[in-house]
Amino acid sequence: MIIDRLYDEVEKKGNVCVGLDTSLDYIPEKIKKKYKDIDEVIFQFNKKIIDCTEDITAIYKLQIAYYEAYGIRGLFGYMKTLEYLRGINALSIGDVKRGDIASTADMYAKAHFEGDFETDFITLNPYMGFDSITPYFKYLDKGNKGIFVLLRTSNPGAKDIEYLDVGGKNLYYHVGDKLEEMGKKYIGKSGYSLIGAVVGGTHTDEAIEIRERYKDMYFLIPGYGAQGAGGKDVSLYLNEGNGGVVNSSRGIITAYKNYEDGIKNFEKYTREAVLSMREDIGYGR
Ligand SMILES: O=C(O)c1cc(=O)[nH]c(=O)n1[C@@H]1O[C@H](COP(=O)(O)O)[C@@H](O)[C@H]1O
Repeated sequence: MIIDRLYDEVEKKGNVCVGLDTSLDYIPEKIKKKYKDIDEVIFQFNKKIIDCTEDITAIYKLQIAYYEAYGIRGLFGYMKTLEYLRGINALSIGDVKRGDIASTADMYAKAHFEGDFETDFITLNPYMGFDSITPYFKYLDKGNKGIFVLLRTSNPGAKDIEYLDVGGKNLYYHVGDKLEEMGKKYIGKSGYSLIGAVVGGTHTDEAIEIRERYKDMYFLIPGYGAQGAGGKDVSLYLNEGNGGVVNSSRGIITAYKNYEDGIKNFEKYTREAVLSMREDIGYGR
């Protein structure tokens, strides 16, 4: 099962999920001048990051908005990056955060689990109801695709709705309890389910309870670095060093900008950002 592959990647390489949130503003002029089309500019930048981090990165996450923002060419860049990751046998998350009525969800599932935008995992938004999630299950049945469903997000606005007290428990617990129950059908040899959850590393209240309550769920943990979460915060959501991947996007792909010789030594500084994050989370301790 794909979740077991992710589990093994984390054992071998650590918990870092590199976020390829590739804004053109992050790309050195040199690359922009060298390639004529935007898709190639985006792809070549991503390829540079992937090539210098692949042996220390568990999985790559592409936030699709950064590609959609550049229209068709941007989406070609998205497609090429996913193709490249597949070609080197690296895992990917399409961060698409979909949520819609079942018939539309069927088409979203086809769009992101097959064809040009095929990826190993996608992110979903469950707050429209569980009939917006179940249409993806026919892909989970085959074992080679997985989902990360928003549970308690990293943004300050998580408190507006997700934390609401509903019948004596926070809304996100209602979501999590149902996901854990639905996920029982999809548990791999690692002990984790193909139905995982997104938990923001920026909120640490009840992190230990969330980790203990959802034993089967693998976590995608964003919020590290640019949003303020540190290694100690995010590791509360891990289970003996596994059970979750921690995403950092800006913190890694713009790391080179912090140095005067950053463009010249792009690979070195990008790699260092992943290595220091991995250590901060506790890998190897
Ligand atoms: O689903 C996500 O990945 C996600 C959920 C969440 O609660 N918070 C969150 O920041 N994300 C994504 O994680 C990434 C965070 O980017 P950085 O703040 O630059 O590391 C972005 O792609 C966000 O869209």
